[in-house]
Amino acid sequence: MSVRDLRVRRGGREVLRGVGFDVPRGSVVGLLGPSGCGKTTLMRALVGVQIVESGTVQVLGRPAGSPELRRTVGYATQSPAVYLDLTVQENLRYFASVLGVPRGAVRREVDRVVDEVGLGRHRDQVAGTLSGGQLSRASLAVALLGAPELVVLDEPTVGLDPVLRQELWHLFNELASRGTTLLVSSHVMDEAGRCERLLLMREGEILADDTPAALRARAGVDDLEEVFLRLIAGREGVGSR
Ligand SMILES: Nc1ncnc2c1ncn2[C@@H]1O[C@H](COP(=O)(O)OP(=O)(O)OP(=O)(O)O)[C@@H](O)[C@H]1O
Repeated sequence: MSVRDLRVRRGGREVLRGVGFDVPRGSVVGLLGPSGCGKTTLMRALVGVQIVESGTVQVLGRPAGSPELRRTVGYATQSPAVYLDLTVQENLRYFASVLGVPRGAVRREVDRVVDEVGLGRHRDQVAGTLSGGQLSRASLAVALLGAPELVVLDEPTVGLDPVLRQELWHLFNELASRGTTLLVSSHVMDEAGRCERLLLMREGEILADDTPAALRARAGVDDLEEVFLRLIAGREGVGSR
């Protein structure tokens, strides 16, 4: 994935101001930054649902939003995107058919993603009766249908307890080890340390793009929360790229 000089305006304001970075295949990249800095807008541009003013966004070698990418890019938004009056399983069957998963493979595919997100016991439960964390895992399961090559996840662990968060990060790393690329936004700093690379945004710009270890070294502190506070405050003299 490569992004060059990406500019996006929303509501008359420039919310992405010349963003550029590369994400290698088969890695987990964390996207971090204060509320309103443009993380969701950037993710929308990557999956091709955001009108951009200028710049280029290449995903798996094609322009973002290309029809060929429909089945190879999975996206889970912050708000759950499942039908509340259908069960978990019915939702997944429906989205599998929309994605063009062959009929004979739907059951296997649904079983796989239900297991991956740990919703086995809730597969026959109507989505509207799931807890918040279960609902967001149901959305995550939809994003994983069809084994996409790129998975873009907007705060997938919000509302989850530490055990579930750990399990999901384990899953993300396992998917990456099988060659999937994951871009995951988060507010939780202990999650940032689990990523291979981190993109730190502030006010529509990329402030830092590096490994957690390099960022710790640059800021001169171990605690990632403190690293980010220092970088965001500009006390380390780190300019945008
Ligand atoms: N439709 C819109 N019209 C006007 N401004 C918008 C619109 N959508 C988003 N914005 C503004 O664009 C900026 C970036 O929003 P975005 O949702 O990308 O931020 P974010 O980093 O994902 O925030 P959070 O972490 O709070 O979800 C914000 O200042 C937001 O208010």
